[in-house]
Amino acid sequence: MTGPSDTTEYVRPRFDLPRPLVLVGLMGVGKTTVGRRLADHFGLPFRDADEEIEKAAGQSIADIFATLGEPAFRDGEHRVIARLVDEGPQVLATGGGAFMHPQTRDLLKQKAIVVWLKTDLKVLARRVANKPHRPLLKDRDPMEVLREHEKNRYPHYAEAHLTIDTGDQSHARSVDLVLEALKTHLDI
Ligand SMILES: Nc1ncnc2c1ncn2[C@@H]1O[C@H](COP(=O)(O)OP(=O)(O)O)[C@@H](O)[C@H]1O
Ligand SMILES: O=C(O)C1=C[C@@H](OP(=O)(O)O)[C@@H](O)[C@H](O)C1
Ligand SMILES: [Mg+2]
Repeated sequence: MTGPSDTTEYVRPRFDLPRPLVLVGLMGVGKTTVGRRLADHFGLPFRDADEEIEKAAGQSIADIFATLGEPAFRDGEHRVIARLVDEGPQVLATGGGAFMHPQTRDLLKQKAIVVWLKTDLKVLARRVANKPHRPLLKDRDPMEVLREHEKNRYPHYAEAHLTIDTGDQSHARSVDLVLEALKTHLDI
């Protein structure tokens, strides 16, 4: 078997997750799209915290920010994540700010395997450009916001159990990198 850095004949390892797998990291890094693929790999439910908040609130994230404000969103985000993480093995994609909430952070570190996906800010800026659904980017230069988030959030993301630099590669390659890191972490 070859490793995930090779392009040929890589066979994904098969193992079960003992705890929910939770993805954290900046907007655009792939928490939602890579998370869905990881859930498919494990045959586990995929949950996206943003989607669950929208379901619970009956409105979009952008509308929640606009009508109730960010503090109300963060409050709902904490409650939704606290509920989800108790719902058994799953892959959970958080929103980029969720892990800044001290209780959410403690809860996830205790009950889940937390993976920080990271990559170059330039890659992120390109991915989030012209996507209107992220209220924190409304009327702002994405690179400027991402730089602020790098400064404020990276020290907290660093508390994740695993950190994976996904570069600017495919979703599939990101999945492979997460699986290999998990194998080592779980000593499989
Ligand atoms: N290798 C990759 N990993 C993650 N996302 C990628 C990748 N390549 C392209 N993208 C794109 O970047 C965008 C942001 O991904 P998304 O999963 O929504 O990020 P997040 O949930 O972390 O904000 C999507 O359009 C996604 O398809
Ligand atoms: O970084 C953030 O604070 C946010 C990230 C978004 O999720 P993604 O990271 O999935 O884009 C969403 O939760 C909301 O717009 C706020
Ligand atoms: Mg997302």
